[in-house]
Amino acid sequence: MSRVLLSVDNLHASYGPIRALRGVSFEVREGETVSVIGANGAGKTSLMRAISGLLPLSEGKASFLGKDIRTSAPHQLARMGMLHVPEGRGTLQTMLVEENLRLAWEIRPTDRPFADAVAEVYSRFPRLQERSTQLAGNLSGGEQQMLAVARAIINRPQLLLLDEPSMGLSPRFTSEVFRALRELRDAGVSILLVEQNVSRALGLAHRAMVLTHGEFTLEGPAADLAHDPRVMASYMGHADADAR
Ligand SMILES: Nc1ncnc2c1ncn2[C@@H]1O[C@H](COP(=O)(O)OP(=O)(O)OP(=O)(O)O)[C@@H](O)[C@H]1O
Repeated sequence: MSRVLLSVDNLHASYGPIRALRGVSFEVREGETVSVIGANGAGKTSLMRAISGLLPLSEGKASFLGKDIRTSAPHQLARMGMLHVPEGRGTLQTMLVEENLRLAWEIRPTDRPFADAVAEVYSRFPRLQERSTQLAGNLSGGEQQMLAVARAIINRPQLLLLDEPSMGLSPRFTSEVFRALRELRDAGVSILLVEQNVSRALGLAHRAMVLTHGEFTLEGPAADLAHDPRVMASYMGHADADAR
């Protein structure tokens, strides 16, 4: 079996009285793509934020390559190879596309020159090369999502955390972003994806979990869940009755 990159054990997190995560446990191994699906408010973004150290844990533990995330700043985790593409994309709107890529490259010092790293990124996203001297803020929604993913992959991360990459995108742009994610998956990059678009998320992943009110109510191979009627039921609020 391949080695464990991310280990999450009994994670709890709250916003004051609101319990967003209630005892979530799972692992992501090298080379795996794992999707977390769930309705609005299920806790998907909170899970990503907790794993990348942006939301304090009230209980439980998460570690990346054996290092406890509670004792690591988000930029340290990024340097170790865990990159988070947040919901809403997080690109620097008033900087050029290529400046966005250069700043991302500078986060994780490696021997690879920027010219080589950016050429690899442009080969995956030719559209970004065409737009390299434009302000990121002037890109379309799909292009901004591509730039956000490009910023995350420029240093060949070991684990990519992706929060709702299809959010706000037209079907055409969603397809383009998912085509790029398939290529990354096939190149062996490990991906943890949270996504409301069930068919896209299950089409990409090896394994998936359904998050309902901060707990996993269903998990298994993505190909099996794609045909499981309990997945859709969980989106309609019937998960507790149907999935256990
Ligand atoms: N900053 C916040 N302050 C208070 N409550 C919050 C905050 N962010 C999220 N919540 C609450 O925590 C719960 C989980 O929210 P979260 O955003 O993680 O869900 P989600 O599955 O990502 O939803 P969506 O798909 O709508 O983004 C919800 O009840 C939400 O209202």
